[in-house]
Amino acid sequence: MSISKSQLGSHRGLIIGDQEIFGESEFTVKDKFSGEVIATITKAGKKDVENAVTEALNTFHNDELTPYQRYEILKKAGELLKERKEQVAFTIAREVGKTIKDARGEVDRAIQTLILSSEEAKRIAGEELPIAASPGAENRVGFTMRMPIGVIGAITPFNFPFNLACHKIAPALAAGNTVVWKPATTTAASAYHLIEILQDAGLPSGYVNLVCGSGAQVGDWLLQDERVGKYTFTGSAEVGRYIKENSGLRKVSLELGNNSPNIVHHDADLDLAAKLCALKGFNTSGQACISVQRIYVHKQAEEAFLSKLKSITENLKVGNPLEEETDIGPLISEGEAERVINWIDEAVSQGAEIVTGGKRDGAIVTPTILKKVENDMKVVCEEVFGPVLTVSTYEDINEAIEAANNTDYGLQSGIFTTDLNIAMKAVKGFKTGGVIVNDASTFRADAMPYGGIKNSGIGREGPRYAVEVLTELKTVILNL
Ligand SMILES: NC(=O)c1ccc[n+]([C@@H]2O[C@H](COP(=O)([O-])OP(=O)(O)OC[C@H]3O[C@@H](n4cnc5c(N)ncnc54)[C@H](O)[C@@H]3O)[C@@H](O)[C@H]2O)c1
Ligand SMILES: O=C[C@H](O)CS(=O)(=O)O
Repeated sequence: MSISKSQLGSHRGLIIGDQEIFGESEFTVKDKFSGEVIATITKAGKKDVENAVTEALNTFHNDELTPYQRYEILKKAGELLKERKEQVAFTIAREVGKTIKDARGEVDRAIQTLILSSEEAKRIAGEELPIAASPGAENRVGFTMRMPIGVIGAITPFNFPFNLACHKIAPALAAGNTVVWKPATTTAASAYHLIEILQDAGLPSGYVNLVCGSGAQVGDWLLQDERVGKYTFTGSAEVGRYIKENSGLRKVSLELGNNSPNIVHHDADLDLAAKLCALKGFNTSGQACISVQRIYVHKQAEEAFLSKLKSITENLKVGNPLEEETDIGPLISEGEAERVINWIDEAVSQGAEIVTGGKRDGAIVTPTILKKVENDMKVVCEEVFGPVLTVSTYEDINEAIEAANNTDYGLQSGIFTTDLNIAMKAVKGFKTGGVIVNDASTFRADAMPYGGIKNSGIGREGPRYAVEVLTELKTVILNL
């Protein structure tokens, strides 16, 4: 690769092979707090997407990287990211509108994702098959091999633009694939940091190709190209469904939305529960797919829990994401903030009560707690993707688990309790891909298997698990 170093604020092109391709049609990425343009990026045309896939396919066919080289490159990328942490966090904070503290946290996690993926490059292996006792299997030895798929189409969302891209690209490379990546347009600036880090870490050109532009066009062109062997998508359930329906017999991994339930039992450490529900529910202004959204608190603990939750929430500092003390910044757009406020207002008109928050200033929504909510209110049954917590009460734990499961989503859930039996009842009862005990549903360590059931998706991420779904199992039988 011989791509010039990015100076955000300047024009950037598409990254196809060793070229940075500029075109006439462009879009801008803005600072979500100040509105300042931080990057102007070329929009890919259909031909560009085709060329990117061709480049990725040719690179795959001529792949010259050994697993050990992939390990070295990804490890080096993790080290370079550590050195460039502040610069990358600054771009993420501005393009998403998340606080600089949260952006640094995202970079720390991305370092882990790159390093974990580098380790996986050394471990890709099949297994010996126990076929000896099968009729006709005399003198045969069977084993499996894990083969790369080819070109992976990676489509990523706006909210964790850097780490979620690392979760797709790094395991795909570790497994020997090549990638065509389409990031979300609103947060496409940080993509250039990742491209440059991979380049500086020694990744040859053609392994990761970047095509930018709208999902409806660029994403769809990528979807239509049958040379792409697999799509790995993170985003909304609506687009996930579209991708599944339009990818034919090709494979897909889908990481989709959630309206995460969290149960607070009467025996829980209420200080811990209130703190984690507030901090993790409002992190990135609630724009995380595992953000605490629906809280079910035992009737006996309602008053104490709500008062702690309210007090922590009202102490959060809302404002400029680049200031160190800020806890909550704007949503991704004013339109999204309006939608969130409309949902709050609608819930109130249906009988909900605002405990705190419920105000909007431009793209900022004040952290909001609602009580007296019903399951058919949008703030409960849909994914809010904003800084809104709903609090309902229960008297019987079975009732709480049933209410928590009364949703089309199933990504992660949380329970706070000091009773091991209650915890295990919830672990078994929650219909979600992951259950977090004595932490909020928002907990994610990048090494763990992560993904949902029901409308929350198909497949698991976390480098070790992503490598499994980014490879094909080949069965080999030797007749000796
Ligand atoms: N489960 C997870 O790991 C996870 C992580 C982050 C976000 N999310 C979910 O993502 C959503 C928010 O992110 P978003 O608004 O960026 O999601 P989105 O679905 O609107 O967009 C995600 C990506 O898909 C692209 N896209 C849109 N239409 C497309 C099409 N027709 N064909 C191909 N690509 C298309 C977009 O341009 C973007 O790059 C929320 O629902 C959130 O829960 C899930
Ligand atoms: O938005 C959903 C993300 O998966 C949350 S996280 O970045 O993985 O914690």
